[in-house]
Amino acid sequence: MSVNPWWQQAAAELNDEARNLAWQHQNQLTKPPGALGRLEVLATELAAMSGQSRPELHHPHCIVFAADHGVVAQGVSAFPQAVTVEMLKNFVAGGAAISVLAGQNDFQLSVVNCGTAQPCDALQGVVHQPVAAGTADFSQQPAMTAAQAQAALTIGAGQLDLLHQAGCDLFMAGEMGIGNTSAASAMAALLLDLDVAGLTGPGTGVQGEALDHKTQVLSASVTRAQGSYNQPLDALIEVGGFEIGAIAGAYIRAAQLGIPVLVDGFITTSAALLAVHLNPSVRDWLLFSHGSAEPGHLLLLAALQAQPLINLDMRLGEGSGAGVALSLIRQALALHNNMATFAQAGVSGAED
Ligand SMILES: O=C(O)c1ccc[n+]([C@@H]2O[C@H](COP(=O)([O-])O)[C@@H](O)[C@H]2O)c1
Ligand SMILES: Cc1cc2nc[nH]c2cc1C
Repeated sequence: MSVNPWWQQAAAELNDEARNLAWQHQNQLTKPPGALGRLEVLATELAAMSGQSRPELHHPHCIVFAADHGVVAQGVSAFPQAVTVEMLKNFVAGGAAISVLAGQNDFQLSVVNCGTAQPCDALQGVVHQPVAAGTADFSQQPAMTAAQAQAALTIGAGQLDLLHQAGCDLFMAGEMGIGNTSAASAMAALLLDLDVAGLTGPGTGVQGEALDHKTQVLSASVTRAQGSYNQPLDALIEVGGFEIGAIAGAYIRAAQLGIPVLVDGFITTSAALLAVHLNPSVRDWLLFSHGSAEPGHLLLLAALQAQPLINLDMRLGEGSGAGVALSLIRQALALHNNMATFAQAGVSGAED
């Protein structure tokens, strides 16, 4: 008898009774029903996830997963690989966008190194769980072995087990990895059986001939990988990244533990796509924060039937779009929990 791997075990069930009670409550609040639009939907979705008709948010947490990518040897990024580790220092020093947002929007931030080319084990404040010193150049060979792919998924799941023990009630993943838009585009092309050209964009700022070159490298890489593609995990093995695998594992375990997930931008959505292809029940637990300026994001969101909360033309990563959108979730819950009902305020309801 074959036992399913942990990542295929079902996600927690949503609570329909809490969702129904939340809708009933919304319809008693002093506004025409539906007038708060998607803020109402958000509050009721969080009711279904938390099992509370009046959901509250106390411990949101963002983990930035970082790793390096061998495919940068092909000249597919506008920035040098050294930036990955340099930004790890910036995250813990407080100077990165996500560090500022964590302070401003009141969420916990931690940083996990899943494998960089330059060792940085001495860097305080970073959790070091390297799978290897970056992936192999996937234009030439698989990015990682099957064992490395499973290790990456397990790193993310292990982090979510820790967050669960600490009482986390909303999980956001961020990522940092020079070259990771290439991995995200190629993975999505394999998972969705789409032409990678339509999923390829500037990333950190690749333009003109350099963007044509990036597209050619990715087209050849996807063609190489298609020969070995049999199941979703092969997308991670063939053209993925360690941080992307860790994020997919984190999303899966969050769903299994019943922790709502707020997905960030292009790369994290490619991890969400992998997670949902590995385990479709994960989809129930995913909320989508923003539409990235990376053009392929639209296709990924469409494949996941996802409508992001905001569109600010951001394309930073790090979890920054989720960190900004978190304030909308807080406002949706504040309205849901604190508005007066028609009866309380003595306001007349709709005419029959
Ligand atoms: O999240 C996004 O939507 C996003 C879009 C474009 C770029 N990024 C960030 O930029 C880096 C990858 O870009 P690149 O050009 O090196 O592949 C990586 O560190 C990501 O966090 C992130
Ligand atoms: C400076 C810099 C910061 C980033 N944060 C996420 N990806 C990034 C890429 C660069 C280049």
